[in-house]
Parts: sequence; structure tokens; C-alpha cells
Amino acid sequence: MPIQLAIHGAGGRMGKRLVALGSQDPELQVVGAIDNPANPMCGQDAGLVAGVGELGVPLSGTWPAECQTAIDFSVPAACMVALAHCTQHKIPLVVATTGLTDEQMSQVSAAAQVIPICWAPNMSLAVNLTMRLAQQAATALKTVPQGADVEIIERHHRYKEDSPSGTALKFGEIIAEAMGLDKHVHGREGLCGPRTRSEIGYHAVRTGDDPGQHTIIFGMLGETIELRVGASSRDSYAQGALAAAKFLVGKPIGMYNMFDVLGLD
Ligand SMILES: NC(=O)C1=CN([C@@H]2O[C@H](COP(=O)(O)OP(=O)(O)OC[C@H]3O[C@@H](n4cnc5c(N)ncnc54)[C@H](OP(=O)(O)O)[C@@H]3O)[C@@H](O)[C@H]2O)C=CC1
Ligand SMILES: O=C(O)C1=N[C@H](C(=O)O)C[C@H](O)C1
Repeated sequence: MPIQLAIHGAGGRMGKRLVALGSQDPELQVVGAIDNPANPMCGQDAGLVAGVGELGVPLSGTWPAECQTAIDFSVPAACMVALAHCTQHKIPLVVATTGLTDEQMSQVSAAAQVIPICWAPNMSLAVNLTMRLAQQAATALKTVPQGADVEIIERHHRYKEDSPSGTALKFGEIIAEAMGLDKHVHGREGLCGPRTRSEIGYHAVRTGDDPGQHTIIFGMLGETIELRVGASSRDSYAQGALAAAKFLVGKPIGMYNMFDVLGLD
């Protein structure tokens, strides 16, 4: 029997790709496509909204009566509502929404005491593998005699609401831990003086319809390493999220991430 899946934020850029790819996956059955009740597309068939033909599931402001796993790609406030619903009904949840506050992240952690949760700012295999490479580089460069400066450049579409990306922040967290860095600097302007050795710099570029690129620079005196990972469509994120939703079914209560799903630990 296919696993019954609900998609929260189903009318959005990511939600539509999840509906499209989820409905083509024989291991899954899309039983719920939830979106903002104020979205004028609510009531229309979710498959038609996603451009893959009729599914028999409407885009709706409410959750289906039953589902076995769920994925959230929405906005922070709505993500908290999905979290409450899944906690109440004991539904495993993939949390992919970025830009959550510390308080909202605490709510995600609290929910992981009740249901299995997979939280990751990026669901793509290539990005998660690059995080491991960045961690390896950072560990190796920690003691380079004249220091290695870390700067993270991310590029996304003009509609993106949070900056820097959740992925850039995660790269920064991993590298800061590996190198013992403690300062996070967001852009530079004016007479800010020479760069300190303890900082990581973040730069957010917003243009056109870019589905997402991250470049991690390790700059030394005499040579530079750049790790770059880029998406050519949103499907890498959607495929990762669908894999995570399947992974959570039958798992013990707790907090998981994409390293667990992809076997990168
Ligand atoms: N972890 C990962 O791999 C990735 C994470 N993301 C993150 O996912 C999130 C969504 O991205 P994207 O799809 O581009 O954004 P969109 O704005 O295209 O989609 C968000 C959707 O959520 C809907 N929504 C708003 N309020 C509610 C509500 N109360 N209940 C249910 N749905 C609601 C929106 O509806 P409406 O527009 O009508 O308000 C919209 O359809 C972002 O935080 C982004 O950073 C994106 C890609 C990859
Ligand atoms: O909003 C997006 O598009 C993306 N958001 C995520 C993030 O903030 O890291 C992941 C991906 O980069 C696409």
C-alpha cells in the first residue's frame, strides 16, 4: 500500500513540485494538499494547480482526515500551525521552511519529543554532501599558519523572503564549529577596517528566478578554495523531501536531519 502523504504549502513554488513528483511516485499517495485558506486557488484540483493533470485532491485550507506522513514548505507562522496539527494527530513531519526564529525552532524541537521530525534547511543530496565537504575542509584549514578566511555567498530568486538563506546559515554553523569561529558578519559597508580572523562573512544575492546557489570560499594568503553547489531546478529539494517523508514512517519519536535520511553520517 502506498504511504499517504499530506503536503503543507502545496500551492507554492516548492509545494507544486512536491505535488507533481509525489503523485508520480508509486510508493506514495498524495491525500492532502494544504495551503493558505485565503489562497484563491483553494478548491481547485491540486494536480491541475501543479500542472500534472487531475489528482482528485483539492488544494484546501484544511488537513485531510488521515495521512501517514507530511511535508511543510510554507512560511514560518504557517509552519507552526502544521507542527501543532501533526503533534496533535501524531503525524511524522518534514520541516523544510526556513527563516524560523529561535522561539519557533524551540517549538520544532519540542514537537520532536512527540513525533518523528526531519528538519533541514536544504533537502538536496548535493547540498548536504557539500556540507560534509565544507566540514572536512574547515577541519583541515583550522590550523593553517596565516589563517583561512571563510565567506559564504548565496544566490536566490527575487521572491525569497528570508536572508541569508537557511542553507548559508547551516554552512556557517558547521564551519564555525569545525574552526572555532564565533563571529557572523552579514555584508560589509563603510570604513569597517581589516577583516578579523574570527569572522564568517555572509552575502545574499537576489535575482530573477534562481532556484538556489551556495559558494563557500576559504581564502588564504597565496591560494583559495571555493566549494560551489547550485540547483538547476527545485526538484532536487522536492526529491529529498519526499525521501525524508518516507524515511520518517515507522521511525521512533525524535529529531532527524538530511544526513540521517541520505546516510551521510
Ligand atoms: N529545505 C529546503 O530544501 C528548501 C526550503 N525552502 C523553503 O521553503 C519555504 C517555501 O518556499 P517556496 O515554495 O519558494 O515559497 P512560496 O511562497 O512559493 O510557497 C509558500 C506557500 O505557503 C503558503 N501558505 C501561506 N500561509 C499558509 C497557511 N496559513 N497555511 C498553509 N499554507 C500557507 C503560501 O500561500 P500564499 O502565497 O497564498 O500565502 C504559498 O503557497 C521557504 O521558507 C523556503 O526558504 C525552499 C526550497 C528548499
Ligand atoms: O527559498 C528558496 O528557494 C530556498 N530556500 C532554502 C534556504 O533558505 O536555504 C533552500 C534553498 O536554497 C532554496
